[in-house]
Parts: sequence; C-alpha cells; structure tokens
Amino acid sequence: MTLAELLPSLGAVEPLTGQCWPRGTHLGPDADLVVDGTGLVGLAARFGTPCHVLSEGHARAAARDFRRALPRAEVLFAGKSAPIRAVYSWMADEGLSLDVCSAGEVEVGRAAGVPGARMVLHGNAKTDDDLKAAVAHGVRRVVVDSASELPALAALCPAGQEVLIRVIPEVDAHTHAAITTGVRGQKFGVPAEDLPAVAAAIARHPNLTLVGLHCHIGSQVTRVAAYETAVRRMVHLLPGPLRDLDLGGGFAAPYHPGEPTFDVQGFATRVQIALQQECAARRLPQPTLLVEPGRSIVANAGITLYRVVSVKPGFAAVDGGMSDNPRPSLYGARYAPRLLGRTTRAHRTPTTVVGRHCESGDIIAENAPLPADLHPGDLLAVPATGAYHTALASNYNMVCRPPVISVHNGHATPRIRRESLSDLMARDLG
Ligand SMILES: Cc1ncc(COP(=O)(O)O)c(C=O)c1O
Ligand SMILES: N[C@@H](CCCC[NH3+])C(=O)O
Repeated sequence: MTLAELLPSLGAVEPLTGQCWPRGTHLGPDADLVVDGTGLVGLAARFGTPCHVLSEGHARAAARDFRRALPRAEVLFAGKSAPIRAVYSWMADEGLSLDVCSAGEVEVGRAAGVPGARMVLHGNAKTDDDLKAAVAHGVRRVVVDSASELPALAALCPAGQEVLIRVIPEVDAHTHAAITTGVRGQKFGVPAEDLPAVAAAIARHPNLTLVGLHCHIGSQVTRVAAYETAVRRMVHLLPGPLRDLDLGGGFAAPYHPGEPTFDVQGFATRVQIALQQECAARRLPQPTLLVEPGRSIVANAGITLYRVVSVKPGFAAVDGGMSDNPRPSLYGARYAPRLLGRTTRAHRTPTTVVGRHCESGDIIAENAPLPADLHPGDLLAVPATGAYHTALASNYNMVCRPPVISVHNGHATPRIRRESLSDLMARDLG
C-alpha cells in the first residue's frame, strides 16, 4: 500500500499530486486547498456553488512562459478559451495579443482595453456583424478561411486591411476528432493546392494585403513533433516572403494527476530550428512566428466547486453538470474531483460524479476514487476547468450559469456574477 493510499485510513488529508491544480496550490487547515492565497472552502461559503475559481497568478505565469520561450514571436491569447474581460486584460498586461472569432469576442477585447492592432480575427463563417465589429475596432489582421468570404471582406474592410490565409497543413495532431483541424475532411482552411488561387483572389482586391499564412492543427495536442511537421509544411507552402507565420494554438493541458504539462520550451526550440532550416533551404527571410495558446494558459488556472446534492451506490450527484461543463459529453473528457473541507477514515471507492441534468451522459468524473462516506452537503473541487467551461456553458434545464471568481495573492474578485432567474426570463418575451 502506498503512503497516499494509507493516509485516508488514518484520517489524514490526501496529498496533492500532479500538475492539474493552479501553481502554488497547497493544503490548508481542515482539508482545505489554498489557491493563489485563498482557501476554497471559504470561497464556496461566500459565493455559493457551483462556482468557477480562476487563479490570476497561474494564468499570468503560464502566459509569461510562452513569452519567455518565444521572445521574438507574437503570442496571442485564444480568446475563445476564456471570454472573460479580466482574463483578456491580464493577458494584455503580460504582453499577449488576442485571437478573436466573433463580434462578441471583439467586444470583450475592446472592453478589456485590447487595441485592434493587437487582435487577429478568425472564423470559417464570419458574419457581416463580426466583420463590422472588427473593422469598427480596427482589428489589424483577418484570417481568410475561404475565397468565398473575400467579396464581403473587401466590401467592409478599410484600405490596407491585412489578411492571412488559413491553410490545411495535413498534419494529424492525434487528438479527439471533434477538435482535429489540420487534416482534410474537416471544415477549416484552404487545401494547399488552392492556396495560389486564394492568394491571387486577394491580390485582386486593392484594399486587402496578404501578410501571412495560418494553420491550426487541433486542440489538446500533446506531441511537439506535430508542430514541427506543421512549421516545415507551412514554410514549404509560403508563396514568397511574407511577414507572418501563424501556427495556431492547441497545446495540451493536464486534466488528471500523472498527465504532463505541455513542453513550451521544447516546442519553442524545435519549431524555431525547423523554421530557420526550412527558410534557409528555400532562401526566404524568416517570417515572424505567431502562436495562439488558450487552454495551456487557462485550463489549469481554473477549479470548479460543487456541492454534493444526492448519493446512491456508485454515484454522487452535484449541483452543476453539463450546463457548466459540457466537455465530458462533447469529447469524452473526464475530470479528477477531490473532497474538500473534511477528513475521513472511510475507504476510497470508485464513484461516478454526475450532474443534475436530464441526460445520462451528464458525467463529470467516472469511477473517481472518493471516500465511501460521501454525503449531501460535501464540497468537491474539480481542477483543470479554466478553459472552455464558461465559454461552452448553457442554460440547459433552465439552470443558472455559475459565477467566475478570480483569486490572486489572497484576494478574491467576482469577475462574472451568478446568473439569476430574472436573467433567464429576460429574453423570454411571452
Ligand atoms: C484558430 C485557433 N487558434 C487557437 C485556438 C486555441 O486552441 P487551444 O485553446 O487548444 O490552445 C483554437 C482552438 O482550437 C483555434 O481554433
Ligand atoms: N471546445 C474544445 C476546444 C475547442 C478548440 C477551439 N478551436 C474543448 O473544450 O476541448
């Protein structure tokens, strides 16, 4: 029996293992966890559950890791991963630009004080409203996903609008099919053979200027080698000297103890060497590298707090679920919850933590080793919920979405308030 397995039977607190929790998280008194200086048990009492907690310190440090590893590159925060004004402004503070893909994300960026000159607009179906919002805010670069969007873009954009072309690099990132984007047969980007025609079509619009190429191979990508292949292919596809080469994001985050964090430094080294070699071989000047990390910056900054509402053999049901975290039902993702706020001598038993929604796929964690005496009122903390949780949340079953509370150096600040029944009814016109 390992020490970790033995401790619960002694009534001791389980040690924290793995890299899923925000940096610096440590055990507090009475089986609490202290995140960025703040105890989670007190936060749950103060703000209620379910509740998303975000460590500002972790998010900022992870952003700095990218800046340090790639000092000559432009690092853009993938705004879709955490469309929260405070998060966008932390990222801007840390010197990151912003990748947006809707009028809504432009608006959050504008409210956070991010200038259009630091934004890139993406999307495979940009509406006129998206383009107008981007133009109104002076978004400097737009990534073209197909030639068919050029007339609308040229009609709405000002003279000198910079564009990049999103190309399919034909690199399989070996991630979930729903978030694989670098291969043929998915909806994003232009096949390599169509690139010359799209570049020629851009050249026919006098107010559009082609400044670079873009690719994005997928999300929750663990293999650095996939990016190295992508950069080599992309340099091969450059139609001539271009200013920008945007490799997208997708860098993996750990969701379970034992999963590694993405090797940002290793990525930077290998990709920069590949870029230099391929450009030298083609006698091209090296473009500026752009990267668009989202998940790898914010996923492990986040924790969701839930109360257990009911238990039955093998199951514990909590006061949230797929409305605040649809990732298990979308991608088969599974999380690693931890009991907070009390010690117990009960043995650990495989417990499936489920949500409150009317679907049997509403599962947060399958067979998680949790104390056998789990009961209503217990507090569970689920790590690695900082990316694509608030972004993907819904009001399924007319459930109010949870608040987002940031913590930093012992201070807790509400960033998104809890939704109310009147918020829910406000759009129902009877
Ligand atoms: C174009 C683009 N850039 C960046 C990202 C960010 O991905 P991630 O949050 O996995 O880093 C995405 C999402 O996959 C994307 O579609
Ligand atoms: N929503 C996905 C990531 C999508 C990446 C955006 N292109 C997830 O939660 O894993």
